[in-house]
Amino acid sequence: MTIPTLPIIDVSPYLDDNSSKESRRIVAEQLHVACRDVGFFYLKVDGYVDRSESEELMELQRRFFQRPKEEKEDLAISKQDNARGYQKVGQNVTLSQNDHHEALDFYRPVENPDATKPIWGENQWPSNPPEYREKMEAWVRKMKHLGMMVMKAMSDGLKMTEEEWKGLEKSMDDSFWCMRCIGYPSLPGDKGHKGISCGEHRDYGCLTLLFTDPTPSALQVLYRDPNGPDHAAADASLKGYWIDANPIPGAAVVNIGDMVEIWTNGLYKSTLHRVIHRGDNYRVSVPFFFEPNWDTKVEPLAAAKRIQEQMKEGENGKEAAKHYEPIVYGDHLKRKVGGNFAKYDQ
Ligand SMILES: O=C(O)CCC(=O)C(=O)O
Ligand SMILES: [Fe+2]
Repeated sequence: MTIPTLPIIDVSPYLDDNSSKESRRIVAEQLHVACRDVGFFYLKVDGYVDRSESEELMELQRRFFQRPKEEKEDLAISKQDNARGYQKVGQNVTLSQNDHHEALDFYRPVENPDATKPIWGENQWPSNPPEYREKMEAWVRKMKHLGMMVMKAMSDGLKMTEEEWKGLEKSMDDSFWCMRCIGYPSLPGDKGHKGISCGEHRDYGCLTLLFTDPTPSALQVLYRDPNGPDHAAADASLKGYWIDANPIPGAAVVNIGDMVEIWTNGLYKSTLHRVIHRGDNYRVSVPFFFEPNWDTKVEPLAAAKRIQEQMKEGENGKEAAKHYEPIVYGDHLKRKVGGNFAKYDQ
């Protein structure tokens, strides 16, 4: 049996106003298959994101994480809303286990910030490197556009009407995005064989657009297969193969999150992944979470249900249908972020 690999999709027709309808149709179809079967894929973005740009992005994180401990802890999340800011190694918790990374998190700025309300405070920008804020804000603008274009391609893959797409677009046009800048020291123990860098989880929102440095064998994805040898830690019935999502130059690693699973009524699955960084280098990554608007009510879309009806008529409709309750994105995020952090006094 050959180990499966993640699909590679060149999204450039959706980033070029003059591209042909046919070139977009092909991308939309590839995206549909990738989201339905895997939930994770490589997105080729050469021409939209220059390689030097993503390298510079990683270099900025390295320079920040190399700053003195006190300087980093001056930006602690506890000084704001317990979400925006810096978390030291071990502070983030997944599946009741402390992750082995440090991180600097930013969210969409809000009107009338209030640090006593969850996720409603202000972003804490480092003053070193001096160009950090300006560069990262430019990255946010770029990723917001890319996220929207992937969602447009997804709507075409779901065969949504123009009117349906306009409705969906409106529910993400003020995305409550999140950008995590993560630094991973190698894991402790002999050859890094102790603990986990980032525990197994699904992402909360729509789409995660991930750029990393070239470190191989760190991010792993559970490629679903009922006969696979591996399984999820929290659910032994969820079987498959843990496969490496090694970085490819000129491509982002993209996965869909819980909101897309709800929107598509489970047709597309939010996929489990984890990070185990055993190499002896310091790894950096920047996942950008493209999300719905704060007050968007997310519920199954008619277009997804139409496809599922057709599948039922064919032979693929054997999987028991799960019922998805509507969720308001901001409420979902508050619940998720609230459960994430170890209780630390800083
Ligand atoms: O660092 C990575 O490669 C992935 C991190 C991740 O999955 C997350 O922050 O949600
Ligand atoms: Fe993730």
